[in-house]
Amino acid sequence: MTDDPVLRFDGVSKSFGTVRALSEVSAAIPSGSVVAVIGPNGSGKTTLIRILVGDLAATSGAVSYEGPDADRPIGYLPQDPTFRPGFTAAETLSFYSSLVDGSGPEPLLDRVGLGAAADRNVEALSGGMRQLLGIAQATVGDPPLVVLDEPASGLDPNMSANVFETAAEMAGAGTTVLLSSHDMTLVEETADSVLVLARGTVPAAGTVEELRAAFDADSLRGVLNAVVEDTEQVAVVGGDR
Ligand SMILES: Nc1ncnc2c1ncn2[C@@H]1O[C@H](COP(=O)(O)OP(=O)(O)OP(=O)(O)O)[C@@H](O)[C@H]1O
Repeated sequence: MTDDPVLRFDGVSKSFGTVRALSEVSAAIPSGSVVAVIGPNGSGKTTLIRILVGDLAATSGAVSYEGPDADRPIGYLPQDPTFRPGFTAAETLSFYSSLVDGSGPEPLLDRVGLGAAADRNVEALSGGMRQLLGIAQATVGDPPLVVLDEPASGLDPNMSANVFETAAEMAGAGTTVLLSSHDMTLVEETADSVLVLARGTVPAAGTVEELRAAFDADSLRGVLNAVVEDTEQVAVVGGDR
């Protein structure tokens, strides 16, 4: 991990009609680290991620990529990855590779434990296996920043742990991994830093130790509960809903 950010959010806000999904979010993502975005359902995690990968335009504010030059600066696993039917897992990755660096699919499949399913059609993969293929797709071309929206969703406990271990290994090799998750135990074990989202704002951010100390909590779940309680308190005081 270095102090140089790979990405910055500067006052990012997003509204969908009358729903304000994000309000003035500012943050810097340090390179070579695992950064977790946590928060209750509907707090704005996917919206923030979609804006940072360029899938959605912010209503106001800016996101700037400040990492190294690369053919593919940011790799992305969407919340519901879809693949072209009729292709095998290996062909799917070869297709994405052909758009970037033309490397073979085998190391990508092995990294996520899908080597044995290389020749299986994507529509014959289980939900969890499709999720793993999506993670492999996000790492095609070795982008300096890999963004994974709920990568452990649909995976069994061993595979979830495997995905977080892979994220940590990638960060150890210099890749920045930004992921959202509801698995507080795995985030606590793996993340170098955490952004807590609540009602479209980032009321707390830091290392797990910093957050536990700041909220006098003995776990990340305790931190999240305290943050959400505080945010709801403000909402009631402000009469915002
Ligand atoms: N395309 C959209 N149109 C209208 N409202 C939207 C749209 N996308 C998101 N929202 C709203 O923005 C808010 C934030 O949603 P978002 O999906 O970013 O939350 P999240 O933290 O990722 O939730 P979850 O943990 O359930 O995946 C919610 O109120 C949601 O209903």
